[in-house]
Amino acid sequence: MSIERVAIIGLGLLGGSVGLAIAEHLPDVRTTAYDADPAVRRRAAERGLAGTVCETAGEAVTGADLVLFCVPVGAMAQAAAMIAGHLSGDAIVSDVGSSKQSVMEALREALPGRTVIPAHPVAGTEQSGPDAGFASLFRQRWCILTPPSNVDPAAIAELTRFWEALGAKVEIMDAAHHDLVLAVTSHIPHLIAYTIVGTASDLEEVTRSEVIKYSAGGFRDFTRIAASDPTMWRDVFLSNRDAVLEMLGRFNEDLTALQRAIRRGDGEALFDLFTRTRDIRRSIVEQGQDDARPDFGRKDH
Ligand SMILES: NC(=O)C1=CN([C@@H]2O[C@H](COP(=O)(O)OP(=O)(O)OC[C@H]3O[C@@H](n4cnc5c(N)ncnc54)[C@H](O)[C@@H]3O)[C@@H](O)[C@H]2O)C=CC1
Ligand SMILES: O=C(O)C(=O)Cc1ccc(O)cc1
Repeated sequence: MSIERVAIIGLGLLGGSVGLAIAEHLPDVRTTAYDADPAVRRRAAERGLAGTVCETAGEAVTGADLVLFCVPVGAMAQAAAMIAGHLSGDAIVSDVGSSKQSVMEALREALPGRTVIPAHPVAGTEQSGPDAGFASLFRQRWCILTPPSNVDPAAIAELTRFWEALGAKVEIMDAAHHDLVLAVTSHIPHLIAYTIVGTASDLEEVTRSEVIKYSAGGFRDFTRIAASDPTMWRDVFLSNRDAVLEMLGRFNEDLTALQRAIRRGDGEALFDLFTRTRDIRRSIVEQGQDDARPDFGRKDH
């Protein structure tokens, strides 16, 4: 089977970017789409995020070879239930959610016996909604597939080719492992950003206005991340609870060790850590994964 029709459920940053990327890279593939919000459907049609924006989810998935859920992870189960009676027998069901174990369970429960291959394109911005998407979002970015062990390898190969056509690099991973890795590389960094910006906003008024006035690079970077969508991130933390709590435990221990080093005037401990962390940054830049590269095609750069 080859993918000739893709149904996109959810037309925000991710769904819109998938639609635009398909139009650019796979012009022969037809796209149909649905969003629960009528205002989003209207705007998506105006921007041409999909070939046809449908009035129901059932209509959007009828005849589709691939159905991609691009909704907050807490809405996956409900979105999947809406299409259960309309899906073609051999359609591949996938998603773009930021956590994978709970999404895999939700999709498999709502769509028993279907080919479900959860996926996570590790590509995004702090923006959301139908105006946020852009065709180059996935270029040179990882897309992690977390197929259950009984899935037909031909379907995995098909989905791999689809994401590669949109410019992504594909990696296959166990869903539980994905959730642990992403807890430390994405979910906890967002939690830290929400915390530090929240701490600043709790300061008394004079200090808070100084924080805004003198915000240097570090704090400004945190405010960008802390502007990310509240619904999406609430769902990520609730759905990836165990992995986030595990990594947060380690983080708290390391933070306490740093606090102790500062209190004791242990400059060597601080210097050693800061040297190790600089090496990590250097290897990320060497591997070409630095977001700030000018050719990355991000709208906010
Ligand atoms: N924002 C980011 O940077 C990234 C997000 N993701 C994942 O992608 C998914 C979508 O995120 P965004 O596109 O950023 O969110 P978004 O907020 O821009 O778009 C989500 C859309 O889903 C719609 N929706 C909600 N419930 C629905 C339902 N039951 N049926 C149909 N439509 C429904 C909303 O109306 C909204 O338009 C999330 O699961 C998120 O974890 C993955 C990678 C990056
Ligand atoms: O904007 C940023 O810095 C991000 O980290 C974007 C992002 C958000 C969620 C994901 O699951 C993947 C990427």
